[in-house]
Amino acid sequence: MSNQLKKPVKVALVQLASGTDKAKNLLHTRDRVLEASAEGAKIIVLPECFNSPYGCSFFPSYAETLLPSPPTTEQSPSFHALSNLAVESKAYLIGGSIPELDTTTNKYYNTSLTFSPTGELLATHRKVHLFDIDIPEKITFKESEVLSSGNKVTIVDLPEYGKVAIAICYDIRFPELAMVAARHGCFALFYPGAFNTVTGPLHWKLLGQARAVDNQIYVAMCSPARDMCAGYHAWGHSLVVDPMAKVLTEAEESETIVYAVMDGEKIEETKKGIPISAQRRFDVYPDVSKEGVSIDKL
Ligand SMILES: NC(=O)CCC(=O)C(=O)O
Repeated sequence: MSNQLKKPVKVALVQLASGTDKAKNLLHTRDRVLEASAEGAKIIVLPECFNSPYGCSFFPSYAETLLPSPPTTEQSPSFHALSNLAVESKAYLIGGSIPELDTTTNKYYNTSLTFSPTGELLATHRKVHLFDIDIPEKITFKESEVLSSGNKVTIVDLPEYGKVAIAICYDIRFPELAMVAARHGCFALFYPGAFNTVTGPLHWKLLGQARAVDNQIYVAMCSPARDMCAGYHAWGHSLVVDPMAKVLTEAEESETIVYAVMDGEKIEETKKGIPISAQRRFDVYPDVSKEGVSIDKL
């Protein structure tokens, strides 16, 4: 299946600085998204936990209820803010993520919502791989103490451009998920994320380039800005990588917006020059995109 991008598209990654006041964060998000839209961005991306601090102790108190959809404004102010902002900005808005409480099961999720320029909800991705790591004396984090995991690969069709996949942060460490999305025709993988200052320097860019070179498509990773007063120090460095694994743009750690143009010709040129799609040996190893894959594809 081809990874078709129908026409070039300008993408903006909004590396937001958010605080503890959700209402304030939502207003600030609006300013920055409208700024990206004024610069001509047609796909705008926000970071993981874009309107709250990131941390297990914060998930329950910031959680919103998304089901049944659409939720009321009381159940999910972020849903409505993002939907309205997609309309105002006339762009596809990949709304980072928010903590979600599913009241039917009483389970919490780390959930990303994507809206069309008409404000329609196109996709919901619940983080599939929870961030549970323990590097002694450096960082211990256990999302699974509070959160439950999602159970599908999320592929969204953006009618003017083509298909993209949405996943969240730690999901990028799992090449299978990216491979499944790429083999279902996505031209880009979008990861709202919040790496940290221990793993970020070694792995953030490397993983972005790895997923791009594995799949010969674009990868975009959008982080919160670093806040040294917060309990969790995000790595920042939001970036876009092209299908040859070249970093097209990369932020530092403070609040900013970075832009890149994704172009279908670059995907085709890369695939033509290094034709790995036609050289795979499914007689030697299995095609992970074929069997028992759980996909949400609109
Ligand atoms: N929020 C996350 O999933 C963080 C992932 C991370 O930092 C990593 O090293 O992986």
